Amino acid sequence: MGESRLLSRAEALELGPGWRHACHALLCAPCPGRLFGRVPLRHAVLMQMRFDGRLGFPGGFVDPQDGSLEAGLNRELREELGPGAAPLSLAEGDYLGARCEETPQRLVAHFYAKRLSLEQLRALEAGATKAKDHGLEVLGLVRVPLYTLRDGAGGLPTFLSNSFVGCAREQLLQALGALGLVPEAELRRADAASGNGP
Ligand SMILES: O=c1[nH]cnc2c1ncn2[C@H]1C[C@H](O)[C@@H](COP(=O)(O)OP(=O)(O)O)O1
Repeated sequence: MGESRLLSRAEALELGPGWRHACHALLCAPCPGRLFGRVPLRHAVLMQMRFDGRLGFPGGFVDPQDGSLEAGLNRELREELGPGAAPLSLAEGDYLGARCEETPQRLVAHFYAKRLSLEQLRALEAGATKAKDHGLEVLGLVRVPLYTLRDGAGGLPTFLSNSFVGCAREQLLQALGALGLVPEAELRRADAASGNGP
């Protein structure tokens, strides 16, 4: 993705009719386990492998008949994660920010985050194969490794070297920092070590 501009929800909604709005969400839960009995997992953070081979967050375009950004997001979450997403009901309070890019597509990407219990997150993972879009637009959920292994590359840096859709990589880094899921200094090191920065 090229240069994107950060906006508040209100600013994004004032952009006018030429813009399409899409909403995506990071869902996470505290995860007390240790990889190999040694490396703290910290949190379970969900992303998905998409039909186009890129990584992104669950969500999608808001339709005019949705009525609100959040109604569109919750509809998309049910389509992509299955009926288990219905009780999540993301709201304006879960809003993290918007990014827009002055490309011919004129997309505003709204981003949300919600903390779940590990039980809720595991139930979502288990039910996701029953979703309408499973095996079609969504090939599977993945957890983001939040640690960096001793070699300085394995874990988050290597994950960040994948191909991400739109501004999903920037959204991931923003949320991991804002929610305090990974210390900022470690995030910056992982970003630089990935060799896939802006
Ligand atoms: O995770 C994402 N973060 C930012 N932008 C994203 C993300 N996933 C897709 N996109 C972009 C790509 C498209 O321009 C729109 C909508 O895509 P998608 O989610 O595939 O929409 P539908 O499910 O087809 O409604 O956002």
